[in-house]
Amino acid sequence: MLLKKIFKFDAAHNLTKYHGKCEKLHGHTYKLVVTVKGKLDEQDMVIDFALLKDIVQKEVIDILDHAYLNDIIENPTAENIAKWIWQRLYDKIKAKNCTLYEVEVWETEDSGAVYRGEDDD
Ligand SMILES: Nc1nc2c(c(=O)[nH]1)N=C([C@H](O)[C@H](O)COP(=O)(O)OP(=O)(O)OP(=O)(O)O)CN2
Ligand SMILES: [Zn+2]
Repeated sequence: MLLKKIFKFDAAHNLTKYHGKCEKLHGHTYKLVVTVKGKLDEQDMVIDFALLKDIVQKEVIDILDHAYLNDIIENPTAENIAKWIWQRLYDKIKAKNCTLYEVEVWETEDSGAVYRGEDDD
């Protein structure tokens, strides 16, 4: 069973390996979709949405919301942000008896990155 929860955060960034408008400072309202995989527990839940919210809020949103992302993540493309979020969440979610399956980071309505913890991509 897969479980999804959606979050939003506002942040500024500039792309340091990019030639074009995105090398300039600008901001996005990012949409973050966290997907968790697991078996149903005695409450017929993979994980309580409230608990998942608390973890993501503390580990990700409290750090990235209204931040300058370049201070936190090197060259913060949607891809690198998704990887960073994966690394922050993986062990915390594992400790709750389920597995982080996928992290989606959407910069705009139609441009996003998905990370599933592959070795090096
Ligand atoms: N693969 C990636 N490509 C780009 C990223 C990224 O993170 N990964 N990021 C950017 C910029 O951050 C830019 O702000 C987003 O650009 P874009 O999707 O073009 O956003 P617009 O709202 O300007 O889209 P339009 O389609 O031009 O309206 C660039 N590329
Ligand atoms: Zn951008």
